[in-house]
Amino acid sequence: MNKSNIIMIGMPSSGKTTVGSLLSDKTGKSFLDTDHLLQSITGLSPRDYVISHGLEKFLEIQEKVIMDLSVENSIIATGGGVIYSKEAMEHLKKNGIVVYLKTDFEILENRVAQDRKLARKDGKSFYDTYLERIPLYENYGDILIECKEKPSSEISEEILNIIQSDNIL
Ligand SMILES: Nc1ncnc2c1ncn2[C@@H]1O[C@H](COP(=O)(O)OP(=O)(O)OP(=O)(O)O)[C@@H](O)[C@H]1O
Ligand SMILES: O=C(O)C1=C[C@@H](O)[C@@H](O)[C@H](O)C1
Ligand SMILES: [Mg+2]
Repeated sequence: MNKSNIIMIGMPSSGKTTVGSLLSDKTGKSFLDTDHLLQSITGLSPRDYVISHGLEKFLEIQEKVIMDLSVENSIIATGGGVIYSKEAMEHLKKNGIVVYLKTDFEILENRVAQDRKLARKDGKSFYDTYLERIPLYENYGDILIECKEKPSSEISEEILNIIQSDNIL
């Protein structure tokens, strides 16, 4: 891989897949989603993988899927828990610009399904998970987008403007 990729990180339901796919349309770069990749490799959705094999194994296989990635000129939407792997994040950062979609908790809470299986330990609330992850997303993101209530098309334009005006890619 070289640094021609754009990588989307953020909380579940922050819009990584939606905005990433719009960015792919606008830039002509290919789109891939590590959740979809994991599903095509294991035959299980992330949710079903966590149910069948547990959280630890899910994080392990997710890390492997990312470490095996070797693409160029792509928009990569990641699974929300990718920030728990330092190795995977370092691999992604070496090969692209990492965009953190920062979304307010209240908005996420309204979007995310109540029965979601997140990469979180049993007993941890969605809010605990949010608080735990914010510093990790902020640390790994090269660009932070304040999503607020903006429509996904506006968010993708904002990312494009930053990347073009800063000559990042
Ligand atoms: N900016 C936005 N405004 C309104 N709704 C949005 C926005 N971005 C995403 N959504 C909606 O939120 C839901 C989750 O979006 P999406 O699947 O893109 O999130 P994600 O970050 O990829 O989540 P996951 O970590 O589960 O893969 C979808 O129904 C999508 O249409
Ligand atoms: O943020 C999370 O913990 C997750 C997000 C999804 O993208 C999936 O990777 C899975 O549902 C776990
Ligand atoms: Mg997604």
